[in-house]
Amino acid sequence: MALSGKVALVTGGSQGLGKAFAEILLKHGAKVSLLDINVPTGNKLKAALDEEYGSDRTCFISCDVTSETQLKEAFHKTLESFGRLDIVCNNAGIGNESNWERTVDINLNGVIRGSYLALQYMKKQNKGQGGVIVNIASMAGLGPFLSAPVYTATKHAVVGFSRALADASQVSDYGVRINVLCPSFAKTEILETFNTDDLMGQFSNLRQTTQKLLEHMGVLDPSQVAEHFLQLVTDDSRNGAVLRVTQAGASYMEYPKSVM
Ligand SMILES: NC(=O)C1=CN([C@@H]2O[C@H](COP(=O)(O)OP(=O)(O)OC[C@H]3O[C@@H](n4cnc5c(N)ncnc54)[C@H](O)[C@@H]3O)[C@@H](O)[C@H]2O)C=CC1
Ligand SMILES: CCCCCC(=O)/C=C/C=C\C/C=C\C/C=C\CCCC(=O)O
Repeated sequence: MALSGKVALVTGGSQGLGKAFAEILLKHGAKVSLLDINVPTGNKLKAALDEEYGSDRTCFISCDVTSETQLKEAFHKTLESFGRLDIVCNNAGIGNESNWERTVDINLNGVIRGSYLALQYMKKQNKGQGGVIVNIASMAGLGPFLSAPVYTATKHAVVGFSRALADASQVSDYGVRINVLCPSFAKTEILETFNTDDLMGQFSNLRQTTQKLLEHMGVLDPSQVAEHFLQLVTDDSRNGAVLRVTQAGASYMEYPKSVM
């Protein structure tokens, strides 16, 4: 998929990986709708991006992915502002093992809400032009992250949900590809989770172990992660792909062939 003239929507787009995804899409000619609950940071980012790319290339929409109403409205506004929708990145996520119900509602339910709305707007059967969904999981979607069991569960679920949806989309001929990105640690605010007892909940005793894991695996720059995100967006041959990104490089996960 060539990105010039295409329109993307990124949840959790105010900062961190969402910001890096928006920037790489803009660099390649797309327009981007940024959705986030962090309004001051989102507005600041929009102002900075206006300087660099012009004010018609982005919009910022205050939106909580736990609200079906707000998310629907944000998709509607994106269509209204830019006239089309081609790329949806369900990226908003948190690490909170104390309020684990909220973690499930954002990391998993938010991805499901965003993916279903994306299909509704992009699938050919609804007069959409087709497109691509990239759901952001984590390496914790591929194996157990011991200090964050609920976070691990949500990210495994994002991988399973996205792979099943990709098969469903292909068999139903929606014209929409669905892929998953599984990064290792990246330098963003979510890493503060490990310094916050309230968020670690009953696993704050595992801080040292987590710190060792982090030192062992290293910390990626968001721009490195964004390069691999771009691959999932642009490579039309990829549907149901799960891309693992570490300091050592990126590799596609291999699974047994789907039984369908
Ligand atoms: N940074 C890392 O080490 C890794 C992060 N990830 C995933 O990447 C995604 C992005 O996280 P980061 O950029 O790292 O963290 P971050 O904390 O910098 O960014 C997360 C963004 O999501 C927004 N957000 C949180 N709850 C929201 C809600 N209910 N509705 C809308 N927006 C909401 C936040 O305001 C923030 O702007 C998450 O899904 C995270 O699980 C995956 C692997 C590694
Ligand atoms: C709770 C805050 C989350 C921090 C951001 C994040 O998702 C970071 C994840 C980094 C690594 C996950 C750690 C362990 C996963 C365990 C094994 C994966 C092995 C799978 C593989 O293919 O190697």
